[in-house]
Amino acid sequence: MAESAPRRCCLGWDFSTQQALACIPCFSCRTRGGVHVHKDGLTVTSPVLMWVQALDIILEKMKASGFDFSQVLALSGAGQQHGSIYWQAGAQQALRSLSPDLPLHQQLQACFSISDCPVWMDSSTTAQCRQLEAAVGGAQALSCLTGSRAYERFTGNQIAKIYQQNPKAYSHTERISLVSSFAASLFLGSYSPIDYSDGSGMNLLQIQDKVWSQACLGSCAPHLEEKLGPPVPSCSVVGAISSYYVQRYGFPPGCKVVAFTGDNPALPVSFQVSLGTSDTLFLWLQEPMPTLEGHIFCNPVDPQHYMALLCFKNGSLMREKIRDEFASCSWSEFSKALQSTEMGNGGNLGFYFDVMEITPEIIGRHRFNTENHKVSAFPGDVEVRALIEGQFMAKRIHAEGLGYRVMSKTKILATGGASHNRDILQVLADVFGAPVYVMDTANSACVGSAYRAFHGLAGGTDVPFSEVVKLAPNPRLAATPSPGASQVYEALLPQFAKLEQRILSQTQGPPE
Ligand SMILES: O=C(CO)[C@@H](O)[C@H](O)CF
Repeated sequence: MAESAPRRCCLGWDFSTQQALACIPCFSCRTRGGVHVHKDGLTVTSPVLMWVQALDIILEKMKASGFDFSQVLALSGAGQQHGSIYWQAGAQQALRSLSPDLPLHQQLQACFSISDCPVWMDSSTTAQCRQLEAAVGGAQALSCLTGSRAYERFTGNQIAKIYQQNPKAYSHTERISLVSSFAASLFLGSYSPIDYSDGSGMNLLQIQDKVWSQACLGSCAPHLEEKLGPPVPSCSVVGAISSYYVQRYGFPPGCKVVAFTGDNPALPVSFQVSLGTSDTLFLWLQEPMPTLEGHIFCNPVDPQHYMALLCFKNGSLMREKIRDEFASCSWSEFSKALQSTEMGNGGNLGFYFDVMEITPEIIGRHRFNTENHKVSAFPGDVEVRALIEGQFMAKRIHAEGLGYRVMSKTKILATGGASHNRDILQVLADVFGAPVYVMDTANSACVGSAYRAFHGLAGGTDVPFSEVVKLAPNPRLAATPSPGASQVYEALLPQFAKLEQRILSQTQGPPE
């Protein structure tokens, strides 16, 4: 009988906050949700060795489970966007000479000039943002150049802060990686380049020409281009896996590493709502429309196209807080509250931002009754629905502000932890008036990265990504709009938008 052909596969990795914590609970006691929120309430960092140790643990668990690493043809991955890693002078030599007898974290401990690295939740670089915008001619000019106005979490501004406040560490840094290219470097055993798509989240890359902007680099820090290295297309094969993994785990020597990218671009579909620590809306665009809100990134699988992203910082952590305060710390009670309240919540609208929100820049909890009067509280079930309806109405209003329109063919792919909750997805379908699909894994960044590894292996830009994923399992329909939903929310959305503007004007002062 003919022997069956050996199984072959591609691996996808996700270096996000939540995933890393899942692997190394010991960091959950040393950090809060995988991050350190500093005393200023604005600076937020993560220990770089947390990610290194997480990789050690995952690989050891896979080895112990009997996973056959020899079947892996290629791998790629995703990292939380904007975070930055600072490799100490000489670190590349350590990467190139890893001993297969030891775990990574024991060999890389002295390789970082900054041990606690800035991550996407940081909002401490407002001064650096203003300096950068002034250097290139203003916020809109920066948005047209790099796809975004200056944002505190964007890497260029974080690098500028480190150069200004810790010049010694900056001068001892031979390479600066994003979380995505840092993760790829671990597999390569040398520095991996930054890809165009995740590089679009730095306020440093010209998204049309796909080269570093000299004006932006010069404004942030000296000798920055040599520390970043040249950016590459996101579907590039950046090299073969390091011999460390061949000898320690049995990966084949020819296993290819395809450039890692940001967690949001990792799964490039036409309309994705990621309900994670932060909530993000990710839209496929053929023409960039840089504005003062949201972000335009280079498309990770089609170099002619782009992706628009809206990030909402008060995501799952906010939902967990409301669950704890109004649903007895229970998701089933949370769901019952949604089931027991009507679409439109009787006209009660809420805005819930326990940390400074990105879209738009508001902080605090703001509630309004059906007469648009501020109230201090709602009944528990009404609070739950007000949170979820508010989060999704905000997403629709700001997506339409970027020019996106919900069409009859619109299909929403929901990913992230909260995509497991069917009642939350029902509200999403009702507010957008479109069907919501889910993938049978909440680890969409991993799945997307595995498909991107296939894409890179198959020839990258010469092969349409749609060709690579056409045999992929279709997402599963999870919710369709309730009868009458469009009438309810078409009436509520303008009111919600007006109230959001009212809060903004009260907190930011009247528009100039
Ligand atoms: O800041 C963000 C996008 O701009 C977040 O979605 C991070 O990528 C989450 F890790």
